Amino acid sequence: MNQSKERRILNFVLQNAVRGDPCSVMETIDKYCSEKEWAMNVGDVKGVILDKTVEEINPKVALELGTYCGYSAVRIARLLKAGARLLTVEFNPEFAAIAKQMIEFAGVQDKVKLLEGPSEVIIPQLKKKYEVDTLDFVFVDHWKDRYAPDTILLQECSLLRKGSVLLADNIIFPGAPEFVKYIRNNPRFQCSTYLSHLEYMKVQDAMEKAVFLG
Ligand SMILES: O=C(NCCCCc1cc2cnccc2s1)c1cc(-c2ccc(F)cc2)cc(O)c1O
Ligand SMILES: [Mg+2]
Repeated sequence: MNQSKERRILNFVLQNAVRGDPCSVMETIDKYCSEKEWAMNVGDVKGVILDKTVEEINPKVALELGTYCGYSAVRIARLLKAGARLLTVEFNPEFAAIAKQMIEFAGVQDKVKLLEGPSEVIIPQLKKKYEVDTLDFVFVDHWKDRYAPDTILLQECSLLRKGSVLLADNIIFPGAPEFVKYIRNNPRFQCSTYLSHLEYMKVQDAMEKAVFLG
């Protein structure tokens, strides 16, 4: 059975990156995906926007929706202070298996908990099953038509507090029009848009930052 693209990306990291070095893992994935096979990692350009947002918030508890190969989980986890943790949710078991190995190779496994399943099932479990009180930061990067319903679900589950920050990928391409309409017209969120480029391409994309006002 021929290998998946995600397996090829992982193998390239295992053979070329430095074990225990998150930056080396990120650079190696970016090199592979810009030179050999495009893949839907947030990438090095939008990754700087993600870095700056995480550094500004310095979250104790962060959630990622959409793990994929673990690129942004490694990117976020490398910036987390001692005792801080990232919960990352992946729906596809193949991707979850790849991401688990990627996270371990990067050496950030102690800061990251990978949860497998659909967001609408996992989000309502975060308080009781995963001992979350509220979320300081949420990176939204899963199915684009789930961005709005899951933002509503996070509120319904009382997982956001005054000052919680959402950062959503792909606001322009592939686009998340329902989410943009919902969040920008919602008085409970203070929004800002960061224009950028689609990972590894010249195509325009953007990230939306939304601060929950409580
Ligand atoms: O679809 C994208 N990401 C979502 C896939 C994750 C599916 C999940 C659903 C789910 C449900 N519950 C829990 C966890 C999860 S994970 C995506 C796609 C592109 C893209 C694709 C084609 C193209 F030509 C140009 C850009 C670029 C991106 O940056 C993306 O993020
Ligand atoms: Mg994305």
